[in-house]
Amino acid sequence: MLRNAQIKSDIVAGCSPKLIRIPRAPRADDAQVERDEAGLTPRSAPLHRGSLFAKVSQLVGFRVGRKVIDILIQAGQAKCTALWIKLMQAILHVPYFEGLQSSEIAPIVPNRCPLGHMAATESSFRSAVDSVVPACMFAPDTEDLSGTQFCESGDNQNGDSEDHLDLTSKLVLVSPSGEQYDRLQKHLRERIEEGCGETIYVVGMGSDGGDYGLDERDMEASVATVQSLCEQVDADLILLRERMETTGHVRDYLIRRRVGEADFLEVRVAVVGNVDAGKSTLLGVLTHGELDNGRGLARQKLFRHKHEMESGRTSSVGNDILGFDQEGQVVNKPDSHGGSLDWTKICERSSKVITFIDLAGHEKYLKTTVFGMTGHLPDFCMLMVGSNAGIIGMTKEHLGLALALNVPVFVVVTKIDMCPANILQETLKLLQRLLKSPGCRKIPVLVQNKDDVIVTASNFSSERMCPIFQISNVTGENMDLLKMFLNLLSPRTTYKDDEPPEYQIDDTYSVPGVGTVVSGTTLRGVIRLNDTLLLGPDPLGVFIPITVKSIHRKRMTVKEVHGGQTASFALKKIKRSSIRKGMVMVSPRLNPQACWEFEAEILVLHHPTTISPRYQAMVHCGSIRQTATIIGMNKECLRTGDKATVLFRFIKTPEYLHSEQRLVFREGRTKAVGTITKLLQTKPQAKMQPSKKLEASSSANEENTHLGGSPQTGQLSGGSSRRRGGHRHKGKSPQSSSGSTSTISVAAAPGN
Ligand SMILES: Nc1nc2c(ncn2[C@@H]2O[C@H](COP(=O)(O)OP(=O)(O)OP(=O)(O)O)[C@@H](O)[C@H]2O)c(=O)[nH]1
Repeated sequence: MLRNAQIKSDIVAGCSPKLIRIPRAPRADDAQVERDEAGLTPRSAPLHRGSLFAKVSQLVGFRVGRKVIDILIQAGQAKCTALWIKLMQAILHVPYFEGLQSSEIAPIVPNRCPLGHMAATESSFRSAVDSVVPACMFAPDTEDLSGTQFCESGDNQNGDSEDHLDLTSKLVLVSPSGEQYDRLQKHLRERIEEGCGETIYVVGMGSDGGDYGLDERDMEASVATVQSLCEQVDADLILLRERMETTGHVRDYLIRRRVGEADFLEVRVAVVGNVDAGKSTLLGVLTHGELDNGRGLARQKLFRHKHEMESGRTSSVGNDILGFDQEGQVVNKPDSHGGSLDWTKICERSSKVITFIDLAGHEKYLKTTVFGMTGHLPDFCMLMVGSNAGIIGMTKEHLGLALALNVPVFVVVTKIDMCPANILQETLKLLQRLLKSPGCRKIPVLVQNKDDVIVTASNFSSERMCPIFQISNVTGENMDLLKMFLNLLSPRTTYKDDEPPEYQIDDTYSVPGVGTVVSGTTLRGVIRLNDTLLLGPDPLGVFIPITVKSIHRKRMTVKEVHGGQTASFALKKIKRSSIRKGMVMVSPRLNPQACWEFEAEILVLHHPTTISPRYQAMVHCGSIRQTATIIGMNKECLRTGDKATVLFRFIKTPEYLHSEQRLVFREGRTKAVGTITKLLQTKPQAKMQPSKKLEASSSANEENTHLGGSPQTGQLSGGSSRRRGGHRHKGKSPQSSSGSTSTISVAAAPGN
């Protein structure tokens, strides 16, 4: 029982399948299972459901449900590999199966059985293609989830000692032995750790698909055991749902670690979507607890600028918070007079706080929206679509951005109160098509009830699944499902406190009576009051020591902040004008270096013509937002869809970067995404000959024989020219005035 509970917990915690630790020894009746389903005696080594489940889940990257396995077995029984592949593509939308050889697929396709199943398979196939995949397809409820393929090798070494402790029975929680109890406690602690403070636990289910359901007495006893385990690990037990199966009760519990009054779990959700999709309205409704009137009432409380009030358009990056208490109830209670929220009170009462990063929908604010997505490090992205307007304007652009940054997306379709049923269906159909398209490779799942919420929240961090909610901000329809889903979201990253601290700045303020204040996100480590960190880099690449005078977390005074948490610091003896967004504050132990040039692997998502060396565009990387020039690449030129290794150089100031950081490179409709692979130059170069640059660039990448620009043009770097769609415009080089890289503009001259 623990095993299944644990596997479910894994799903919720967003653990990869290989993290599942308890191997189940193959049982004698495994072959029987296969024989029963097929109606035939297996000739070769049988492939049982658990094994198929394991292999399919491993291939698609998340845990599939019983119904998927049933359909696949039927297809396999029909000896039809082609159909089986089609099913994988249609139901699970796994385009990369196209690239697999049948020999690679063969081992996971059951290889025998009656053709009589074909009809059922085809009908299942057709229905799966035609509709949005229902959430129950992914419910691994009564499936035998055991698959030794998922076990880490290290854990197998411990397997022997654990094997004699049978934790797989649904009855293990009824009256565990002392040793079993200790092991259960250890596993629970691990699950909570992996889930960043919470996990979902299923009571009444063993690891065997047929072994589930408890009578009332056993359920009571099991819950008492879980309750006592929770006390040991200082966590609360919250009932999510109870199912009455023919064999008895099964319950899903949320186990959430208790936090101190000044502490809470923080999850950041970026809110994107086309203008008028209802983003600000939904946030107003969620955070202020009052429904909208359809004419912009709810959003009024969120606007930050006068022009936003007047135009009804969000233009800046806004932060709104929604607090959940230990039981999952919303704690936001707006002030009855001004309607404003007291963030300190919300945080004090909350065990989880969702920070919404409200982004602008209008195209003219796209730069700010991209900055919000990269600089505010969202855990998840909420894509809003107006049901009546459908997928228009910036919807695809925003979805593409989330995909490029690997942020899991869920969709909220709004305005269902005013949308005719046929238009709503049309919007859902198009949405489904978009999400399943090869560019997205998502699995759209309609969320219609609480069971769907639990299933989708449990599988959400796999990044493949995309839950779709349909709500009304005016009638409040389905708002409870969305709130429940938000309450079940856990941060995607775990942080270690013993790392040297790093903090990235995304905004600066001058507060009367306090002085200079910076806001941003702690990337790792712990930052404490009065700590001295290095702030930089300045335009010369220098970092200066700075002391943290006070710390605010969600407007609440705190003594320290940890990795993954956003915070504001008041800084001593520094002017606001000498700090810019994109700077960092890091531990002196890191000996930080500023970087002018870096190499990245990029993919061009869109460009109207060709990109060649000396092309300039805005690089977004974390909270860095600066124009960079392409000074070399391993191809002559780049077109839409091309991948390349590209050498970039910032045009204004050096930045603090890391290898493996994701970046977005864009200008107008041109868009490229990529990952930094190498930091090349830590100091500005005084004088640099073009030939030397070529050498430096070439040596930076062994595979890259052509880095540094095309020989025909002789262009090695460019600071003064700008190419848009193949046209070059002359402009003033910021570097030529600084003098530090004056040769760059000289180097560009031969091409003109
Ligand atoms: N009937 C109805 N109207 C809604 C609903 N949600 C939003 N609206 C209305 O739609 C209009 C636009 O909503 P906003 O919240 O400003 O849209 P937005 O996506 O934030 O727009 P930008 O901030 O410009 O990106 C407002 O007049 C809202 O009252 C809904 O569910 N039903």
